[in-house]
Amino acid sequence: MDNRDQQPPVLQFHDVTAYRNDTKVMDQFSMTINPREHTAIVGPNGSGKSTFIQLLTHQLHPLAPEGDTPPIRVFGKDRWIVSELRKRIGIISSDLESEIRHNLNHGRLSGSEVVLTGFFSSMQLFGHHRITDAMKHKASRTLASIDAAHLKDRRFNRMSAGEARRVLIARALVTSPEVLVLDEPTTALDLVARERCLQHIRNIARQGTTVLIVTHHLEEVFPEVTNVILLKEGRAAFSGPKKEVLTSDKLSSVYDHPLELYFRNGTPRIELDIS
Ligand SMILES: Nc1ncnc2c1ncn2[C@@H]1O[C@H](COP(=O)(O)OP(=O)(O)OP(=O)(O)O)[C@@H](O)[C@H]1O
Repeated sequence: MDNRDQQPPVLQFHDVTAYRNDTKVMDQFSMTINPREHTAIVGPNGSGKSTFIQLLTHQLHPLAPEGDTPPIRVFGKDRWIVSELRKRIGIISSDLESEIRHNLNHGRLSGSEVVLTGFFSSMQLFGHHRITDAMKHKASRTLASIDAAHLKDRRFNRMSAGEARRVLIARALVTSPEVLVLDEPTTALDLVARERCLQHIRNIARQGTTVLIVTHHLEEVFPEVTNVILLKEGRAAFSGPKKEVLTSDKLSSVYDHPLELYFRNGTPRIELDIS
């Protein structure tokens, strides 16, 4: 029997409502992601994708629930020590990238040192961090596993966007997280780097890490994605199996524009007429 049946969902949002200043930015949003249910959250500009990531990273907090059900549960629990949670969920986002770049400008960390910061959920390596040989080996192995061994000694703040993204993927993977959350992972990457990055993500998904991708680029909805949530105005307009949710009609309704959806090699593509 698949022991996934006994595992709690990796992520549950129950009627999550959140405000930024006086604006309601998430409106009774509910979803459940089970282990190895690779999921894409897709939506137009302003639909609430960044809000979702900020709720996950505790940069934003949901309103207190009306009933007893906690609004957000991760691995079945609603209370977590954030540093512990960060080891079980790897998150890669542009916000994180700029935060690390900013912090590292003074630290001059190399690619492998950036990966090592993943063990401590920190933006820097500090004197009190005890770096073991096992950690160093794991950092090297993780970089090699995503074809980034050559970035080991390169300074992070001298890397291109694609190289930096790969190092951050290794940083997120170094603790062997059960879940990898990717916020528009291929933004700023060139054509080849984008395909390579998606190939790495597909391999990670195939190896058993649950991948959650938040994006408005449909080409990032890689073939292994099983479930899709279409966001509109802070609500889940449609959610369920990819084949049922990713249709021309549903996308047209969410984007308020007629769209033709088709699949090529398992990847969704759209045609739209702007006239
Ligand atoms: N600081 C803020 N105060 C009030 N409203 C905000 C603030 N930041 C964002 N919003 C609003 O919250 C809603 C959701 O924004 P969010 O950034 O989550 O969307 P998004 O799907 O990530 O958009 P994009 O694709 O453009 O990045 C939008 O209507 C936006 O105008």
